[in-house]
Amino acid sequence: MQPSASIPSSRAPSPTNATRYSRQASIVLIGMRGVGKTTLATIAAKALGWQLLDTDLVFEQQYQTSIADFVASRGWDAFRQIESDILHALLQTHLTGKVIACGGGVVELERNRSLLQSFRSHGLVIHVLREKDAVLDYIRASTHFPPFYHESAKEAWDRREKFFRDCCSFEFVSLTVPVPPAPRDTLSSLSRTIFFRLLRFVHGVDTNKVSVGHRSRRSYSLSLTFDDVTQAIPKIEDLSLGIDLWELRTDLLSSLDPTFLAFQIAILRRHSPLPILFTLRTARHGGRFPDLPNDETAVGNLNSLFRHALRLGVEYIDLEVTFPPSVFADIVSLKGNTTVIGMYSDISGTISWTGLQTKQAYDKIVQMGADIVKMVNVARSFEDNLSLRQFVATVERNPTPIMAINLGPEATLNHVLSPVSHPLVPRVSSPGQISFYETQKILYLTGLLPAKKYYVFGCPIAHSMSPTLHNTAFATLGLPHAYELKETLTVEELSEVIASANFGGASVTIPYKRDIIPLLQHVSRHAKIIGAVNTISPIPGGAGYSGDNTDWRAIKTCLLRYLTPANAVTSTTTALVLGAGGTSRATLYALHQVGVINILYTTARDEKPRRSRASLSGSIRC
Ligand SMILES: Nc1ncnc2c1ncn2[C@@H]1O[C@H](COP(=O)(O)OP(=O)(O)O)[C@@H](O)[C@H]1O
Ligand SMILES: O=C(O)C1=C[C@@H](OP(=O)(O)O)[C@@H](O)[C@H](O)C1
Repeated sequence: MQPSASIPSSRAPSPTNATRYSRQASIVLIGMRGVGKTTLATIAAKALGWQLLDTDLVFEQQYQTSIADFVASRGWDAFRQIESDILHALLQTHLTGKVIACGGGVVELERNRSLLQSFRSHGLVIHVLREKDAVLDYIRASTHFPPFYHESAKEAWDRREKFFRDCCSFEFVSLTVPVPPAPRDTLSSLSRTIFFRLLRFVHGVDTNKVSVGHRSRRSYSLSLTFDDVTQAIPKIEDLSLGIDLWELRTDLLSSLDPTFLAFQIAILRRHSPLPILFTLRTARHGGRFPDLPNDETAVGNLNSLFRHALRLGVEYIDLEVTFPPSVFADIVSLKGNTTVIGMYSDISGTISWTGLQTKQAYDKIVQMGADIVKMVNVARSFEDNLSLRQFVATVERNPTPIMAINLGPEATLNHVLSPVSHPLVPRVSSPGQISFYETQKILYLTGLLPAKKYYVFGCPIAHSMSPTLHNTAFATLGLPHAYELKETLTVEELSEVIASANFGGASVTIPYKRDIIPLLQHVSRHAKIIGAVNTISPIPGGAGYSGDNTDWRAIKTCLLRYLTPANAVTSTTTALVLGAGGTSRATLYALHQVGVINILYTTARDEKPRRSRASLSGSIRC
């Protein structure tokens, strides 16, 4: 799948790990009647510029009759045979470049299930789900479906769910959008965005990973210790402050039923763009999942659970090193773009960080194919933290990142995905865990987080809300920084401020969005095209200053938020931009990004709006 203006990108950088699916491979959607296969297929086909094929439509075109009439006169068996031949032909002929929506009953025949299973070795088979009650209501209200055979729609749903799961490579929950039915191709920008997020992940276009490679940057995960993540949703904004990743502690959830898990992930995704870590903590490591008896059924169930996590497209999976080697190996071999964290822990606190056993455990996890090694011990004294640092120093230059954690009141702070807690979660996920706010305070007090000064540069700026916004954010996050107004009459006066040792960064506003550029050593691609910079920050390592433009992103986000099916951007959509300065240039760029091609702008001197011409370094023609 090509990145395109219609598929918004998520926050994190693209991956380095291997992608299992070619971006050209056809996408097949399966799932119960009415879940939204045709809706999503239409949206995906349009965005990808691919042809949409629908087994129901192919049938109706070939037989020139509705399925309901055909079934009424010739019966279900005759329909199923023809449907199977259609599926066979479509899957054989269209290996690439097509979106194929299947009828809800394709999984009824064993032959079709095998066809789908062999197709998924190279193409994508996505099982679409939606809230059962909403779909059953839709099926009951609809008159165009033939009746089910000896069973209710609900019974068919329950019977088929396992078949869909056995045949798919990924599972997508298209949560019901609470609006009156909209035309298919414009159902909701929300469903679209979340569906494309899965496709971008699968194709490796954007795997939404936390950047853990830079030693200068710490990252944090928050364990959602709720028994149902819906309880977290009203507090999600507070919970996500400072956080890079959600850890879903599935052992604490009220159920491990695959459909329940699929909805838990979907609900979290609808409310937050942060990546998700799927963790199942066993009792021996302080969790609620019972320690595994060594029998085949228990091992099989554990394996199925983690395979299901892969099917849901979670960005991270935590595997305990004490899991059966067959489970570890199976998940590593199927992981695609999911990152596997291999976890070794000793909550009894008998292991020494400097002992040979710890290094051997580390080497074993790397050998088993984990992408990140997580090692957990208990700090009995402050010296244990120094031993942890010593151990980390011996392995931190290795390509596999390490999360080394000491639990307990003497615990220290880790660089990679530090697990933190929050006053609003029901319980800490491990003893001695502190909040993100507290970690920042400790880092400051121990000299690891120097206080910086931030500014807004411009003139006149007395009215600016930026200091209030930023200082509130610093105070809420426990950061020691300060943000001030810096009103100057010339841009040259800013050089001195930028050069001071505690300069953390600045916002730039009128009249310096263009004039600041000569003071910078690097300017982002977007800012170059726009020809204006509104944010500057020091380049790590003292290599000068970098400029970016965030105005266009904010404007684009606002535009997308308020686009509805009724006012979608079309070739006749016209925008009027008031002004022609730095921010107006960012506005032109944002409008271009959302597909508006007719743009008028005015300047203070204009009597009537002018039509915008090729500008912005020649990249936009209006
Ligand atoms: N996420 C959703 N929220 C609300 N309504 C939806 C959603 N997805 C689909 N629908 C509606 O449900 C109905 C069935 O959708 P459709 O795509 O035809 O399902 P399928 O192809 O799986 O039978 C349509 O009226 C569609 O607009
Ligand atoms: O569930 C089923 O058995 C059927 C689902 C329908 O397709 P959709 O799922 O695309 O509505 C259609 O193939 C036919 O009415 C049979």
